[in-house]
Amino acid sequence: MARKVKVGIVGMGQGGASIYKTLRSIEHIEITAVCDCRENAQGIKIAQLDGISTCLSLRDFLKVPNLDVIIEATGIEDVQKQIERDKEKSCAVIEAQGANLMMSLIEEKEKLADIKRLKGELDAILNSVQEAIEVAGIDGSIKYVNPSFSRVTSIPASRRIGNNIFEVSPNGALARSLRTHEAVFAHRAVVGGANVEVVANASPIVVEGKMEGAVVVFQPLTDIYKLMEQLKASNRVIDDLQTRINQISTSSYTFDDLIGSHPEFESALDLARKAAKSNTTILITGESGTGKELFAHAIHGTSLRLDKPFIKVNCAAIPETLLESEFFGHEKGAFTGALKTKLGKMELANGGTIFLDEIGDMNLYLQAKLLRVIQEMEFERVGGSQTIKVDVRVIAATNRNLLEMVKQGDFREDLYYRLNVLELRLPSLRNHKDDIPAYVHSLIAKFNRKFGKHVKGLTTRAEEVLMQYDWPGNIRELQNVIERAMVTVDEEIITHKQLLNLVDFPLTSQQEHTIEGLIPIEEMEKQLIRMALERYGNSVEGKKQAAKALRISLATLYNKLKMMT
Ligand SMILES: Nc1ncnc2c1ncn2[C@@H]1O[C@H](COP(=O)(O)OP(=O)(O)OP(=O)(O)O)[C@@H](O)[C@H]1O
Repeated sequence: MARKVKVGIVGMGQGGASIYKTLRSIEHIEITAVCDCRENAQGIKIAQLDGISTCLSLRDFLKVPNLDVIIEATGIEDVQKQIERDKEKSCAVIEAQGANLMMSLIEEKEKLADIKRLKGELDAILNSVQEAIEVAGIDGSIKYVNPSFSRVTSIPASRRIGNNIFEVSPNGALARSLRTHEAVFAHRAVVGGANVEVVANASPIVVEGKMEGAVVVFQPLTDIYKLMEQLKASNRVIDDLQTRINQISTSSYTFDDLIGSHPEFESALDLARKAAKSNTTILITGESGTGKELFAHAIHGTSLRLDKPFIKVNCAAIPETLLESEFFGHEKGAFTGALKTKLGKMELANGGTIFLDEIGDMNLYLQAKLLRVIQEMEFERVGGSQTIKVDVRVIAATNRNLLEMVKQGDFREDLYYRLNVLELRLPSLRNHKDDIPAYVHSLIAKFNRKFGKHVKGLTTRAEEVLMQYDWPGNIRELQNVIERAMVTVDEEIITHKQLLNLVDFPLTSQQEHTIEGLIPIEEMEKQLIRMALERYGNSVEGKKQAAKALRISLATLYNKLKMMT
């Protein structure tokens, strides 16, 4: 590294201070010492803050060894003389005027360095942008084109720069901007030897309020079209994926979620477990609410298709006119309202399982189509001609008697046998009431979590009530009753009274007992009390009337009611 030039300054008033500030930032200059007889001179303070040695007497200053240059900024003749007399021989003296000239030269040099830096940055930007750029002076002389200009127009920079824009492109955006002194937007033109169609924007270049020239930026329309096409294609893919995501659900149930120990239930469970790993088509039958859908989920969730879609189609819920398109999808424009191509459930289920709920409600036309899909695993979208191949496992469910429907001609026999490769018959809850306590236990745990409650169980009487009921809505109905009881319960135990408010239990149990012909007297008494309260109401007045009708005192009625809870 070159040796630094050691400089000292005498006179640290305004002039000396400004020289000091300029010199201290120059790399190869070292300010060794400064001098002023006034301690509070502006420059002395600054130098002190910078840690530079400061002298209050000229004599001390002139003792500082090895100074290369002394800048004399006092302008006082005596001072100049003393410096000349006592300085080291090798040390040069520059007077304030000379120093100021030097300062302005240094400042200009720095500005030049800044401009060079800026130009370097600008060049890097202009060279890397994809858009073509051309600059012309106010007289039209072309001063600059970037590399993209030559790429787009096939005109090399050397053949363009120096020409006049008013001659080579008199009607272009750049010439127009120069003529009008205004910006030009979205100007379409054909440029260069390549005859490329471009879209251009041009603006005046204004320096300190004066127009010096103009710049045009353009890019080929093909690039824009290409980008638009790519955007459209990407949007189509996104739409398609969105539709799939909206329609696909995977299954997270397994057989562990199924409760029940009745032999009929267990044999259905056993069969389902065995069938899960194969691809066999399964027909699940049973009354509404017996768990057909839960079984289908568990079969899928235990099968090798576990990670693939589980698609449910409720054949009873879709209008007949839409069933075909729901199943097989449709091409854009296949019918009025078919604005986009839509994938059908069969295609969405590809690789996974389709669960055809309420299959007994499918019309005969669609039954024929479904048969073909199950047999050949291929179909066409509505309005389409391309054959689509899929690999889908079919699980169907119904609460109707399909065999009876076959006899009546309402269900295709061939489809029935095709679906009924394996039948899982789910028992009605009234036929496996022994499982009720287990269901209730699991439901209470589930709803405790859901409602943040701490219910521990049911009274024996409440459990009896549940066991006596017929459960036409099966497990779903039981679930609803327990949920509603849990919403209203304040205690830790659900009482039979709460349940009686939710379902018409007494009447049902009464019917059951009447059919059997026997009923304990105690039970009969309770039922009579309930009937009386139902008729007259639970208020004090109602109880008075009930007691009167039952020919017992109000106190006896209260006693009996206490025993009943
Ligand atoms: N074995 C079971 N163990 C635990 N919960 C069950 C069981 N079976 C059914 N459920 C619950 O009962 C409710 C009804 O079940 P699901 O919807 O599967 O019945 P479904 O037979 O398909 O009814 P539908 O014929 O009306 O469609 C569900 O909330 C389900 O979780």
